[in-house]
Amino acid sequence: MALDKNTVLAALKTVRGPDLSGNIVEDGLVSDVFISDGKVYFSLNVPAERARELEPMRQAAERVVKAIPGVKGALVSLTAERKASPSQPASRPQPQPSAASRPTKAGVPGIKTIIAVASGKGGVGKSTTAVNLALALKAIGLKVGILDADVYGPSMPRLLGISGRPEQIDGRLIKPMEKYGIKAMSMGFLVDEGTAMIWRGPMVQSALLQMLREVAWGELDALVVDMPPGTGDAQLTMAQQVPLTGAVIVSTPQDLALIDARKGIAMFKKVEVPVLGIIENMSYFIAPDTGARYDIFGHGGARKEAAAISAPFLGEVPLTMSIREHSDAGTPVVVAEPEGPQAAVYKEIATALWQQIGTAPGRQAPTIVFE
Ligand SMILES: Nc1ncnc2c1ncn2[C@@H]1O[C@H](COP(=O)(O)OP(=O)(O)OP(=O)(O)O)[C@@H](O)[C@H]1O
Repeated sequence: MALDKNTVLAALKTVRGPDLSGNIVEDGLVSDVFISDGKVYFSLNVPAERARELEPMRQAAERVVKAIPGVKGALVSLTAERKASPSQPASRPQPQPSAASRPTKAGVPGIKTIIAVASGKGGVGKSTTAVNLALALKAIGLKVGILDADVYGPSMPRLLGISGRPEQIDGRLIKPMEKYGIKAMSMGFLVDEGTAMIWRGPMVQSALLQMLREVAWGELDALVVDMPPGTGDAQLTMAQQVPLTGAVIVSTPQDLALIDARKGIAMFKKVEVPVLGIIENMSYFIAPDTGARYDIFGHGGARKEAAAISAPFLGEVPLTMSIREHSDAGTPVVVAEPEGPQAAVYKEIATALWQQIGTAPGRQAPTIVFE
């Protein structure tokens, strides 16, 4: 039987709706279904406030589709209903603090700039963006490190395909791991995957500061910090105690993610960390066989949001199977397909970001060397 939309919808009818009554097709949650080269793409439209709780439903939908004979892969994303939310007014643009008004924080010797990559909510592709951005900064000629500050759910070992433990040098400093020409440090290198870690605020703070200051990073032009999602202890520690050059906010185009992104931006502004820009991830969809572009996920929301809050817009990353598959395999797309269109997108974003850092108040323009 040929794989078509009806086959997919029939399989999806076996997935219960959010309140365990009916099914996701009849409840009207399933977007247009797109099939290309045996791979199936669609989104499930859910109320913004229930997105986190409905992640298992998304997984169930992905599972049943993957089980259909002939399906080579499935990419299912949750999208939030686009409705005006009067209870969540847009935050007012605030003036960027000047370098002079920022409190001085002890720098890290050898590290020229520290860039936090953050998102207001989980699952928007922050870690994927952080790792590809770090590799793209390397590709434009910079010395780069990446610090995985997500002590609750470290993802750098998987994303960079690194196993093993870092060595200690001089009995005090830890030597960072190295892969694809960038240095990397993550709590995931120090504890076994799956080890339950219960972190309280002060522990998070000291773990992060150790990973920053007690690691032999050497000379770096940029240290990219993959922040945990949200606006909790880790963000505050980083933002308050670490001399961040600035923050990059990753968001998907949907309202829900944008509302959360706004909270993240507000937090950085409150602690006087400049927002270097916004990246829209999963912005549009590229059909793998024809290369045609589809705006099925509400493309453009982050660009509008950036304009509304006077933050620079750094670029749009498409939703593609190759980004996900390479991430899962530990070979991020920027190194797996360095001449491909996705690597080009990340390199453009890296260049825009580096220019942005150069023009941030009180900073000297760094030079970019193209290899
Ligand atoms: N542009 C993209 N195209 C396709 N898949 C993507 C893209 N960006 C991220 N993904 C996939 O989406 C999933 C979530 O990405 P990722 O782990 O980077 O998100 P996150 O925001 O860091 O999540 P968490 O909150 O769990 O740390 C992963 O399976 C990843 O491979």
